Amino acid sequence: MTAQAGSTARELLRLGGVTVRFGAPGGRPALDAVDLDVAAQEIVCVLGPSGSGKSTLLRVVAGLQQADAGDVLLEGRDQAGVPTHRRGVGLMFQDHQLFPQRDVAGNVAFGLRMRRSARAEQERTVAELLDLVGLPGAQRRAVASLSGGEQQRVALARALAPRPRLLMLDEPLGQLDRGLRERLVVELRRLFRELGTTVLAVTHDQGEAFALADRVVVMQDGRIAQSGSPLDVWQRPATEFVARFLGFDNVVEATVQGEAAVTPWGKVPVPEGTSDGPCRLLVRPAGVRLTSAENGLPCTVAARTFRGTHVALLLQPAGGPQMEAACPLREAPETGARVGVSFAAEDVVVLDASAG
Ligand SMILES: Nc1ncnc2c1ncn2[C@@H]1O[C@H](COP(=O)(O)OP(=O)(O)OP(=O)(O)O)[C@@H](O)[C@H]1O
Repeated sequence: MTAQAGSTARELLRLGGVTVRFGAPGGRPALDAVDLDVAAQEIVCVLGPSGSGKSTLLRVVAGLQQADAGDVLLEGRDQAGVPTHRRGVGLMFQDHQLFPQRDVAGNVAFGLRMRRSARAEQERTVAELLDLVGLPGAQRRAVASLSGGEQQRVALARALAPRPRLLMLDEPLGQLDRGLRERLVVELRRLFRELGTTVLAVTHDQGEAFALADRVVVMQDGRIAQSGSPLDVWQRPATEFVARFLGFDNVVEATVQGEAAVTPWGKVPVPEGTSDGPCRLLVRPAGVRLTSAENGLPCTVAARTFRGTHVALLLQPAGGPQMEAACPLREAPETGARVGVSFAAEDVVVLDASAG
């Protein structure tokens, strides 16, 4: 299928079979036949470990990296040979590289000056954007006098100023402390909604991706391992790789027989409609339920970690690997306690054995 086939007007960006190789032709490509559509006004966050190809993906879309194969289409038009400054995309990288010798207005107006917009229009746009990013009246401030979070907002206003049809963010909040990141991510989502901006962002921080995105794309070794709504991906990781990347480690060999699977932890109920046969099974920590020591699978509490909203328990059964349980604060047993465990089918996920 060619990249153009089946394209609809709502699609702003379409990647079809995009491959990028660095180094020897036989080696593993940095991007391996990637297909990805982004709809107009959609916020897509690409998530993945270091080296999985996230930045390369952005660079290809921006025209900063040539693809060895495949197509990049923006609003249905093939971008082969179109230079970065003619693609109508905005870029904001982690080291936001503001111009230190220019004040805030000089930075935000950069793209508008390049376009030779009239001075009055530049001033109006700069004022509007500074309001939007929560820095009203900051035009004449020196960049060096701003905090990290304020500089990030200026960088964002600068990227938005030329009204790009697609805004691309590379680890947009990477260097900020957690509290500020959590606040900014909420503001960013509201801002993008208000402006109707289409966003393709990459991050290795899952919290950031899940809070910002309409759709999360998880990358593994230059390929897309899973794409779906944050809730979807969180509740139903498709492969063992995605499950472990999201921090779910309760994964075991299993053989499904009807309504349950035989596992090293004994019988575990599986969701309705699961096919019989061998598979890898994930039990999300919320689905590991504590019962009295006499009932269920006997386990010893090997460790407990306070997580703010719950306690994460590491449980050691008599046989089989350790497993994690999420337990309400008040009910969490002490380390060394003997407990029983049962499993809730709604938190059991059969993983795709063909990948990851
Ligand atoms: N210019 C380059 N020359 C050679 N190899 C490169 C180049 N850029 C990227 N790579 C390789 O391509 C692969 C993908 O890199 P990329 O930077 O896209 O990953 P990433 O997911 O963005 O990683 P990170 O989270 O660390 O930024 C890596 O193996 C990397 O070493």
